[in-house]
Amino acid sequence: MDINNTSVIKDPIAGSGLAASQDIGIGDVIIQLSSPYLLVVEKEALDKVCSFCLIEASPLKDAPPLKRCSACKVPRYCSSECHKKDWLAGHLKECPILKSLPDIPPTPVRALIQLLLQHQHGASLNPRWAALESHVENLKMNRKRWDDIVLQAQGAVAFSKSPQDRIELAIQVLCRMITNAFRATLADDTPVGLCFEPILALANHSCSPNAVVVFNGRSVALRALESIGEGEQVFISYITATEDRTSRQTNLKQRYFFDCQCGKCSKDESPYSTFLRYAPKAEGRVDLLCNSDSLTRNAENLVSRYKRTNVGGGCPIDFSKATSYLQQSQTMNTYPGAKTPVLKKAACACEPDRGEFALHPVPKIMHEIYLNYLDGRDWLDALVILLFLFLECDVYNYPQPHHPVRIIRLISIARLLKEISTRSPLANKASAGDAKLQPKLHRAIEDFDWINSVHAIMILVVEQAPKSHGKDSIFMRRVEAELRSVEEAKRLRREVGGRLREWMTDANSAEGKKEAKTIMEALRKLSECAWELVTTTP
Ligand SMILES: C[S@@+](CC[C@H](N)C(=O)[O-])C[C@H]1O[C@@H](n2cnc3c(N)ncnc32)[C@H](O)[C@@H]1O
Repeated sequence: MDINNTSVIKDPIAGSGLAASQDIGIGDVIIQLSSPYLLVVEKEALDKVCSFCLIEASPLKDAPPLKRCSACKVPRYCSSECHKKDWLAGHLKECPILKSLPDIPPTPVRALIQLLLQHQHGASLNPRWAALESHVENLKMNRKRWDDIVLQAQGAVAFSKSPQDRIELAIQVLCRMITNAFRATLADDTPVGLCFEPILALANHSCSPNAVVVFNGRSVALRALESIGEGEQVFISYITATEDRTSRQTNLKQRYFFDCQCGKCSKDESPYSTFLRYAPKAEGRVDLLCNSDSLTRNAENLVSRYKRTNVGGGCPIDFSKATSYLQQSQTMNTYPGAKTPVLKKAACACEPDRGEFALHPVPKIMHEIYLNYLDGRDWLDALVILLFLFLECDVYNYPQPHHPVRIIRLISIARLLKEISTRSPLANKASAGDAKLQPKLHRAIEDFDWINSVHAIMILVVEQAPKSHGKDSIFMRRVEAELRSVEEAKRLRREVGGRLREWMTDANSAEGKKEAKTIMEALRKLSECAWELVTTTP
């Protein structure tokens, strides 16, 4: 069922915007649309998701594959029902065009073709999105970009066999898409397509947003990250939260043509100050892993040091060396593992002794190192870095415990723990067995309880996911199934499993809480090995 708890307002700086039309609680749906106005699956994702419902194809060998449209061979569907719905929603007109083309057009052109084929307003804009910001004049100022826009519009008009006088209209539509469309994603944030939805497009940006857009298959929702009072403006973030002010401002200016004046930008707030402004409170079981009191104490210490050393303004740490190593790694055209030494140099240049790990570019460097370990199937090292990213970076950059980014990170932690539980933890590790090289890590994994850790983390995900993804979402069904499978795998370890199950039913059960606390403590110890890992191995 579609929901809209907003009304359109005029913001003195940002133009139109959305405000809550009633009080909205943390994690509640602000807007929910079962089928956005336009959804186009991008070329790279056509094999991965159904082109209508956007549900991922099962990776299992005996699962039925997605079936291509037999005429144009472009979209793939999970069922004949989805094929039929997509046909009626517009593929009927698009199919013969795609069939006649030698290749699949770029996603924005394909989206534009679909809009032109549906267009029933002659040479004028569709009134549903005519008032949206288009930035035509700003876009015109960049000659190369403008030439590209005109070329794409001409292509879409020709392919859709629209009358030649529709080129101006096509340009206007494309400019609106550039400013207002966003990427459609799977529940784990993997991008799969382009979404253009005039209602959601009205949400303005803040670098410390109070709402977030989350997909559930084809359905899309705007969910509250914080409680939002009636009349208060709803903000989402258009960019990555972990970037520093300079890169945030540059990206927003280049793509959206505005200077961000949000609280975080105007005061050049560090993530630690933003975190304190959010005033974190103990929220459920997840507080055993990332305790709000100790996070607050750490943030207060770092902020006061930041104030003392930040005499001339700007960031007190010189990240220029780290940034140049990071850039060097990005230009290396080699297999990913070969980048690890350069990325480690970048990490070492980040003044790790200061402990300000949430500051850009530390999260980016550590994320790249994590991806390289994953690529090398080095599960243990990948897990250590992932825990570090969660406990030292995410908790400050995404201060809400139910933020979708944090929930996705938690589920990745659980999956890695599960992977390791099926083998010896040191299998595939380059420095396996070398206790001298990484004594801390070797101590941390000595009595580590892998499978019960998976269970404990899954309990946290199940607790928070109704607020991040919705209690009836596909994501929620999947994590509940994963939790059941872990519980079954644990039959041999009844005692601990039983106590964790108690903790799941009653967050205050003394025995259960004690068990969970031991597990969370061990996970934190693993995370503390990240720096040893980065600095001691080549
Ligand atoms: C997706 S639209 C949002 C709706 C838009 N305000 C409108 O009137 O159509 C994005 C555009 O809104 C404006 N905008 C969004 N957030 C802003 C902010 N925090 N400050 C200034 N302008 C903003 C910019 O012009 C940006 O390109």
